[in-house]
Amino acid sequence: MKLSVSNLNSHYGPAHILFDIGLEVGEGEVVALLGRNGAGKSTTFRSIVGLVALREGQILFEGKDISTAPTHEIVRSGLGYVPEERRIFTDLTVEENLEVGRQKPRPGAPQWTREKLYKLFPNLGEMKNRPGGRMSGGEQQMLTIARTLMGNPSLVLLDEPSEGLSPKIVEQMVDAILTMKKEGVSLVVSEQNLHFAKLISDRAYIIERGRICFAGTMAELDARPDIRDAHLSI
Ligand SMILES: Nc1ncnc2c1ncn2[C@@H]1O[C@H](COP(=O)(O)OP(=O)(O)OP(=O)(O)O)[C@@H](O)[C@H]1O
Repeated sequence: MKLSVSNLNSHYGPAHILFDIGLEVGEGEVVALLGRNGAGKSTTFRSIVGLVALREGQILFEGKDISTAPTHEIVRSGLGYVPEERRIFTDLTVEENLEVGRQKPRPGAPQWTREKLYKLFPNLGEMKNRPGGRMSGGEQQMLTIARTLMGNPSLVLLDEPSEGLSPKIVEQMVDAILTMKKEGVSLVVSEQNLHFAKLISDRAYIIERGRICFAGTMAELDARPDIRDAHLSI
């Protein structure tokens, strides 16, 4: 198992947000974490990478217990995280933003170069010298993902990659995610957009009010419109 989360409970101050979350990601799998606004998707990701101070439970990454490890150590061990808000450096160019993300090649994980990333995101290749602040939201989203890949992660947590993107950019995002998978990156993708999730994922979990209420293949989810209607806004 690439990533295995069990009995994860997280709190923001006095507020109990996540309840006994369990999820697993196999080698090379793309898993969707579906749920409405405020269901707990971002908090799950933030907990996995150690950004929520009050968390309990077990998180194994490549068999290693990272439940209490600090964020920088988790990221350096090959677990990439792309937050929902695009944190690019607006004064730095595309190329410079990518360099910021560079880490050493990692045995067992695909290795990325700028050239390879420009193939993955052709838009970025066409604006190598453009400052990040002068890019569209979709382009910034791609740059954030590309910068994370410069760290040669073996697994990436992608928080709502399709949010706010035009249909054309969404198509490119689907292609990019499928290419990442083909290269051997495992992914957990949080989404509210079921259509997008179906195009990229092998399996899905649905989270509602901090609890996992469905786990299964995309085909199993397709066969349960009642679950879809109860827990997702489509
Ligand atoms: N820093 C915080 N302090 C207190 N409560 C928070 C904080 N961040 C999120 N929450 C609460 O935790 C719950 C889960 O939020 P979370 O952001 O994980 O949901 P989400 O599924 O990612 O939704 P979204 O798509 O809106 O990000 C919500 O009720 C939210 O109000």
